Amino acid sequence: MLFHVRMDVNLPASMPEAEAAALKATEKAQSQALQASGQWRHLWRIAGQYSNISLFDVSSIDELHQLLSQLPLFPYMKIQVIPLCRHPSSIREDDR
Ligand SMILES: O=C(O)CC1=CCC(=O)O1
Repeated sequence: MLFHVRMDVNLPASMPEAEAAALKATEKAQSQALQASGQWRHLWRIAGQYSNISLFDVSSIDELHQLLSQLPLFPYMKIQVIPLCRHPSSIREDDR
């Protein structure tokens, strides 16, 4: 199942820089492991914003929730999820 996910990150201004840097480093490692596994298929920065657009390929909405809620930045993100299904005119075999 494919899901389009938008994540808007909002770290509190009061968070010490070292704590923020550690959270970002752990988030990066976790996201790269999920990208390598194929569950996090694409990751793009939204230009000019501390936000990303991602494409997840998971077997259920529960798996997606589990995965997103375990991200280190989860407590500091607003997350929007759009479920995707195959478009009948798509020529891409992996669009499902
Ligand atoms: O920087 C972001 O958009 C949040 C994030 C998701 C994966 C990652 O490494 O950072």
